[in-house]
Amino acid sequence: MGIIAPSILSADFTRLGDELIQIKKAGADWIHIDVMDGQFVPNITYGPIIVEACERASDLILDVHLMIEKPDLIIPEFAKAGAHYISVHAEACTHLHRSLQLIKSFGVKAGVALNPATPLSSIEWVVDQLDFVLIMSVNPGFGGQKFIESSIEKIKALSNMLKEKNSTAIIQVDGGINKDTINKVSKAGATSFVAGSAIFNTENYTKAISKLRRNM
Ligand SMILES: O=C(CO)[C@@H](O)[C@H](O)COP(=O)(O)O
Ligand SMILES: [Fe+2]
Repeated sequence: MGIIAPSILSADFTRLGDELIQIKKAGADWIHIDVMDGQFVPNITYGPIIVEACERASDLILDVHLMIEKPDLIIPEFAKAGAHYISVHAEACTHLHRSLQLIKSFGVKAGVALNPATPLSSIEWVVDQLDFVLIMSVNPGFGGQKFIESSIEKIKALSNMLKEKNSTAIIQVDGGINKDTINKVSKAGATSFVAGSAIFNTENYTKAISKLRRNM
C-alpha cells in the first residue's frame, strides 16, 4: 500500500492544528513539510518551529523537504524539532554524502530530492546512504503546478537503478500529483506520494485521499 503525504503548503495556516487532525482522520500517512529559503527557490515558507508545532499537533510521520541552500547549518534544528524523514536537494549540497550522514546521525531517515532537470547520476555514489529518493515532478517552489510528464521515465529508471544496487530506498514523488497522475507514477515504481492542492484545495479530504488511493 502506498504512502499518502499531504503537503501542508496548501493548508489553511490560520487553523493548522485542525487541518492536521482532519488529514489524519481522512487517512493520511505522513505530513509533508516544504521548507523554502527564498534562495534555493523563489519562495519563503517556514522553519523548525512549524515542524515542532506539527509534532505537538499530530502523531503522523513528519516528512521535511528542505528546499534550502547550505542545509547542514540547520538540519540539527529540524531533527530536534521532531522530523522523522528529511530530504535535502542534491543541487544544494556541496558535500551530499556528509549531509546525509548528518541527518542519519540524529536517527532521522535521510533522502535526496532531485529537481526535474537533475540526472539520477547525482545520487549514484550515495545510494547506500539513502532511505528515500524524492523525484520532483514540478520545479520546486510552489504548490498547484502542472505535473511534468518526463518524471515517469525518471521514476522507472530510478526504480531499476535501486534494484540493481539492492537498495530498499522508498521512491517519493512530489508535484502535480492528483487522481489522474498518481496511477502513472505508481506504475513506474513510486510508493510515497506527496499531494498538496489535490487534497487541501477540496471540500472533503477523505474523498480526496480515497480517490488518490483508488487510482494508485
Ligand atoms: O515541494 C513542493 C513544491 O516545491 C511540493 O511539496 C508542493 O507543495 C506540492 O504541491 P502540489 O503540486 O501537490 O499542489
Ligand atoms: Fe515538497
